[in-house]
Amino acid sequence: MRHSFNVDLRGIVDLLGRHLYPSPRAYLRELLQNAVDALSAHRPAAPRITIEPPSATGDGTLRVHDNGIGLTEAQVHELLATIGRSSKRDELGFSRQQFLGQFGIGLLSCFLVADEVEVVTRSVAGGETVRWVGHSGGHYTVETAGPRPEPGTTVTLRARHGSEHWLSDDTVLHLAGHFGSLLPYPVEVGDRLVTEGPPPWRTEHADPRARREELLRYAETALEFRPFDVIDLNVPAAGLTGVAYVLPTPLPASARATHRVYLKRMLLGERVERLLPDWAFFARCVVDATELRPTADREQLYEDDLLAETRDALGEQLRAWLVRLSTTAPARLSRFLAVHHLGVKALAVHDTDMLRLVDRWLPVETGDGEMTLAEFRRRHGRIRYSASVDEFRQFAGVATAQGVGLVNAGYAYDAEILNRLPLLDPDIAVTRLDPAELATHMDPLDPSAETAVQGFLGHARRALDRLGCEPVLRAFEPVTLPALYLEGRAAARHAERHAALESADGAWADMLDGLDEAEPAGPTRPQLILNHNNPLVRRVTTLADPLLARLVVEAMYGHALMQGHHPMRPADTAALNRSFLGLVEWAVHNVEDD
Ligand SMILES: Nc1ncnc2c1ncn2[C@@H]1O[C@H](COP(=O)(O)OP(=O)(O)OP(=O)(O)O)[C@@H](O)[C@H]1O
Repeated sequence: MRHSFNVDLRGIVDLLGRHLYPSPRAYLRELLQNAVDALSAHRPAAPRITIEPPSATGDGTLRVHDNGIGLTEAQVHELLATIGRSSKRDELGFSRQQFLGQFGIGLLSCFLVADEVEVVTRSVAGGETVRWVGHSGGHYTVETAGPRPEPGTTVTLRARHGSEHWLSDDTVLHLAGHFGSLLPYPVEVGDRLVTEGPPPWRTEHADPRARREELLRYAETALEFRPFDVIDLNVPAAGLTGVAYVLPTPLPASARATHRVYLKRMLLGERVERLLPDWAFFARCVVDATELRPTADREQLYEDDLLAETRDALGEQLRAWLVRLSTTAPARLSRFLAVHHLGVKALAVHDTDMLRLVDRWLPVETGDGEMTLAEFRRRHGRIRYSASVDEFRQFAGVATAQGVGLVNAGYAYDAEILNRLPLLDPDIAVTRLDPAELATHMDPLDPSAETAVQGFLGHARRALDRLGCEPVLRAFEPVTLPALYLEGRAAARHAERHAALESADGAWADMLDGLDEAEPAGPTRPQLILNHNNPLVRRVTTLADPLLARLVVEAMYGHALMQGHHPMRPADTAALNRSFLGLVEWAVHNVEDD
């Protein structure tokens, strides 16, 4: 035997209110949506939707009239008696294109604010005027009513106790304007027209400048900012038209780009996400689409293939705008990049046109000052970069003094972008700076000086050996720098492996031991490069007292470590303490002797 479910309406309404609709205000959108659909199904000569707020009805109720298609008595029984029944789907259950509704639950949302909902309707197909009254308790009545002068429908809500404010004149006027200002049929609340005609990007203008000015003004009133620029959007597959406004200031990193989206000219939401690709966080869109689908709560766009295609197409249109800007208005592009470089850099990681744009127009920090990558390439013919801001600060001056061009690639996407530059210029070599390499650009001492410092180098080697470091004497710029601590990548890798081997045992240690081939080339110990051009270092190399020489070397080692922001191991701190106290003692001792 077949039975039908009995549904407890209060439970369903509670579910809608708590989990589906973020606010009871959805009721007015659903009523507007039904009225629009009724007009789209019939299209009378003078379509209109009239909302009578409580001040007009005089009895505290809210009434929504439309002169749309209306319902016959049979349809009332069929459609309004069954939750989930909708006239807006085809035989296969797909939503039909011209309608906003599809789920067959919209009318239920009225019970979020009302205990009683009355529908008085007369169909264009003829028949009598029918009155359906639904109660939140779960029952309804249907009867014939006095004849309506013309086909259409009037929905009357009597506010639930405590929900009166949702039906008040002010709230209704606000909500009708909020959701319905762009609707294709005139909507009046009392005697106030809330519809504003076609979307601003679809109004005709003989003069493109006047159109642009109007669109900018729209952003100022509707979005509350004066955009940097406005870009027309058009995706026929989604029936989408609209505009993207370029933000005049960067979004905070934590903020998500959101957009104002209309579906068939009914507001879906002002904070709709995922309309644009992630990289396009510099734009805020206002669009209307006929083919995109809403989520069930009608607050966001439903993620499907069409939305993904639309996102790609919109991304392409923003990208084309950027390319256009670079060829027609480079000064404006520079201003844009100063604000939104992060988005463009993110794009350049995958897109060769954007890479070209970044190369030509985006200034980067280099050892020679700020300049574009194109300019830097012209000067140096090859690119070395530091992968962290700290490393760049530490080596930029020294590198430049040795004629080594260094780019700061310490910020997001920098290194990826640099490594893609050979796509634009196959002759360019891009390498990450290996600090050890800097020493190879420094001049060795001439043979007589080399011989003269051998004694001192012996002392220095003994002092630094237990710290795992190698002293080297070179003549380099700037003369003011006495010593430079360089830990090349081979040395860093060596130290890591050594530490790993110490703490590993058995098979794991054997495995680590077998990884020798992967070691980068270069010295396997960090180096303390002492600058023979520096007058103090020169005097130090002539010290006769081995103890004093070792104290000085340890002091220079500690100082160089600190200057380079290198971490200090316990042995380093001990060496620094020892040298400091030793030098103080030596100084005091000498003063006493005097
Ligand atoms: N103003 C109206 N004029 C004519 N028919 C209406 C009107 N309001 C509701 N209906 C009929 O009642 C049915 C159910 O309405 P309801 O709002 O519950 O669902 P829906 O609009 O079909 O879908 P959704 O849940 O997406 O809003 C509609 O499919 C429509 O046939």
